[in-house]
Amino acid sequence: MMSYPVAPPVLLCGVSKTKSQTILFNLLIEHQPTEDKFCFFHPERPTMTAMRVDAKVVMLGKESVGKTSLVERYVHHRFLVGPYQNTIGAAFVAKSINVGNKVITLGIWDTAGSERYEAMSRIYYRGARAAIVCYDLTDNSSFQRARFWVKELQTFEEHCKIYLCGTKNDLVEGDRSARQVDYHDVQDFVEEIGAQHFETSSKTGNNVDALFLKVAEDFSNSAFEFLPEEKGVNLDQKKNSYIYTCCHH
Ligand SMILES: Nc1nc2c(ncn2[C@@H]2O[C@H](COP(=O)(O)OP(=O)(O)OP(=O)(O)O)[C@@H](O)[C@H]2O)c(=O)[nH]1
Repeated sequence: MMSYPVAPPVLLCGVSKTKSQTILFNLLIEHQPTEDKFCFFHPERPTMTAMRVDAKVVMLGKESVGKTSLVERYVHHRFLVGPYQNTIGAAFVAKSINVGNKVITLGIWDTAGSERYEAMSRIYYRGARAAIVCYDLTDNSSFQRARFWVKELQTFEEHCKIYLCGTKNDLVEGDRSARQVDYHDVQDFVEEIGAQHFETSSKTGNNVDALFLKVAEDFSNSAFEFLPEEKGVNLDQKKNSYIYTCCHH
């Protein structure tokens, strides 16, 4: 007998702002956001492929801090210019990464930062092994929002490892007065919550690979705490269920 902790099976479709890449996606709420071993379309393979995700990673942070740009830089090695388009709902992409002699596949959920989608973002961090909580180095209010997400995770997802990421590093490198979030305040916060801290630029690529590599390494080194079995969801009857995303090139 299946039981559903948040909602009965619902098929959602969303079009991300990076729709030219991966991300007209379909998802079954009763399965996908909580389960890290499912099958999906792999963006680096030419055809629909079933693969296993090793670690679910969720991107959180205020709107416009640069979450999608970070994923875009990491996965597709590029920085999209043009008018800003907010993410609607969430987008999923997978990326395999070599860690020593292992291959780790990260399943990355890029959530919408707008507060209007806050309830939905909560669905996406459920069962995540890692959360990359982003703030914009040039926007102090985004750091306050990052604190909000950290508190959420600490309260509701205690096994999720937190990586705090200060974005748009290129904007403060040439102009120190542009920095609105004090580095030392962040360090104090990071120590307090026991998180990792990175400053990145999706524009230049600075530190982006290092951030995701650290996530994969920590997972590979079993730095993540043992996750108890999901409560309330019996997926046994769904062993052969596939979740696909669709690619639009
Ligand atoms: N200079 C600079 N601009 C950036 C960087 N990252 C993102 N941006 C810009 O910031 C704006 C917002 O970036 P997004 O990646 O769409 O932000 P987001 O957090 O995904 O936004 P939501 O989907 O609303 O949650 C865009 O205009 C980007 O071009 C960066 O590293 N450097």
